[in-house]
Amino acid sequence: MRIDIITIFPEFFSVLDVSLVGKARQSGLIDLRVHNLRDHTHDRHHTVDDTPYGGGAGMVMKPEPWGDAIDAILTDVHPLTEPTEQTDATDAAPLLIFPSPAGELFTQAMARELAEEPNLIFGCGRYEGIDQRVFDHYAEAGRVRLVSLGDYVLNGGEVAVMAMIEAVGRLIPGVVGNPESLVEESHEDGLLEYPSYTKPAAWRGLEVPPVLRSGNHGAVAAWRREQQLERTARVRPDLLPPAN
Ligand SMILES: Nc1cc(-c2ccc3ccn(Cc4ccccn4)c3c2)[nH]n1
Repeated sequence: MRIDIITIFPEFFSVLDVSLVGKARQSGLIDLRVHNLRDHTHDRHHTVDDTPYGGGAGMVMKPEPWGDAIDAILTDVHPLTEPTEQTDATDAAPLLIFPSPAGELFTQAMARELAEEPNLIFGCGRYEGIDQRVFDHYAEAGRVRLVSLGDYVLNGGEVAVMAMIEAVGRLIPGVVGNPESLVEESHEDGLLEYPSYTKPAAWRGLEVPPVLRSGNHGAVAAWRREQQLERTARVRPDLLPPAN
């Protein structure tokens, strides 16, 4: 998978040189490139923002630098073409993803969808956001998704993109050493994960649930499922499957 990130803070993503994503980059599983939006400005001050039409507080990111930056990546990856019935995922237009408070909620299901894409382009907005015409222009020719991490407001898209790259990257085959560990975790089966324990058997007067030390795999599986359902009902009832 190739991942391109456009940001005015490229140094923000230097942390992606380490940990799992860093190893995946070194092994070639992920080809990650970070682009400085200011490299696509043409004035002395490398201006990327201006005052909002219609008034209001704050500044809006100008469309021209975004257009130049995205076009440069698309030309490098491949031109935006409307995927036709002849093309498959390998030929589909790169997916453009913009974090936004007004976006669709990012979920594990979306992470799984994105992990199937050959090319992802993440656009990190700042200020009060990006001129709407950037989204409209590329939505005409290709695929654009505005994505929110949750119902709270960040100062820009970088933290959201970091989270999405981690959530997507770990689903790419070969990135996580033991793919088994991806199966039984929160949200993978739609429920929150069960509580985990390791040695010692007793710690500060707290015992590991005896069933987990019983060696009875059926009883352990049943206990874990019950814990998932109880924890989900208590903490995230919205995730419970509808009662049939
Ligand atoms: N789940 C999310 C996503 C964001 C997000 C994503 C991108 C940008 C670019 C700028 N801002 C600041 C800002 C503040 C106020 C209204 C609009 N935007 C962003 C915030 N916040 N929360």
